[in-house]
Amino acid sequence: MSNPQPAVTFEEIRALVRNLPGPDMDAGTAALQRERQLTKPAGSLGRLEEIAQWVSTWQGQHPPDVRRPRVAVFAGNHGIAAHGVSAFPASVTVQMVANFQNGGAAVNQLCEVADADLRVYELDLDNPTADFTQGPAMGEEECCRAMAYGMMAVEMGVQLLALGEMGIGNSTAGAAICAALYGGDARDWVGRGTGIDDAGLARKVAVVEAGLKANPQAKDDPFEALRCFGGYELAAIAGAVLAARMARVPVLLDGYACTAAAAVLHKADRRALDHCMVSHRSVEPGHTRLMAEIGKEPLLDLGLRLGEGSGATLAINIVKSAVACHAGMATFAQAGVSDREG
Ligand SMILES: Cc1cc2ncn([C@H]3O[C@H](COP(=O)(O)O)[C@@H](O)[C@H]3O)c2cc1C
Ligand SMILES: O=C(O)c1cccnc1
Repeated sequence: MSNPQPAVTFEEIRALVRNLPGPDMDAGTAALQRERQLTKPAGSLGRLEEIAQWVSTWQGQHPPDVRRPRVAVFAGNHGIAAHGVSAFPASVTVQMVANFQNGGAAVNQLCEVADADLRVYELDLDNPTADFTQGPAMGEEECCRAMAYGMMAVEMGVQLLALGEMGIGNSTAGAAICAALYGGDARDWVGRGTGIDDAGLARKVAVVEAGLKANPQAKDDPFEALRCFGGYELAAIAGAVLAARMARVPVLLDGYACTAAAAVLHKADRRALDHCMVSHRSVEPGHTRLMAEIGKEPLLDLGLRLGEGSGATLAINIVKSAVACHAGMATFAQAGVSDREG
């Protein structure tokens, strides 16, 4: 029997990336014009003003509306976890999924505060990706399927999407993706993740170096980097970011692993993450390096190094606050407040 064609191929994903919708400049301009009339000195709400315009531009509507935010956490297991690259065993991935379902994780509490709808997506947790020190973590079809599964998080009615991941070993996978996309030493991209000791850190560096050696094609093509090093959950995140763009849903990226997954799209097309903000600066040193590569400044810098969508969920409160000021404030004319010219 001949080899069947994959159901979805990288060529099809590339075509989506080539045809991404651009910004809605009319909606963005309407937001800018309103912002100028609100009862405050111009620019005094700082990045909140930028956020309100960004939401309008990428939702393609004015006024912006973020009453229905979704938090999507994707969970997957990594073959490289067997090398002892995490301070925790791989069994924690499925245990934490149960914890999310029972409301016991940090992200559950943060979703309550942000009034966000939390969905947890499991990606074949019983079957980890292949060990990338021996060859690609995934086949093209597996990678595309995981991306397609991630796209399903963008259901009708979702107005803002916050992304997160759960997968023991994925600070190593994220580092390998970054090293493939941007070069540099493995050491530049590897951090302590869940809190690994010095010997563990050296193992992480060695695993990333071995991965780069075993997968030379990963440097030539961003989707190959995702396929060779990504976990299923990282491929799903890349798919969700793409689907959100097509559905006009602005996106909040979480920490290092999540941003690394999204960076695959940025490497494919520099405009591909214009509808995304990085919610916070992770303690992982590679995250700051990565944000410089994709040209983004984080919204928050709280010393978080958790993943699971915690930083992205926190940032929902900032986006809601920006939109509330933008939509609810009186104009100078309405309030009878004198503007600059008196
Ligand atoms: C209890 C627990 C809860 C978590 N929630 C997110 N992560 C985070 O830690 C993992 C990445 O770190 P590393 O690469 O060192 O394994 C990911 O699952 C990430 O989301 C957690 C990790 C643990 C242990
Ligand atoms: O920034 C992250 O994504 C991160 C950091 C530590 C552990 N897990 C995830």
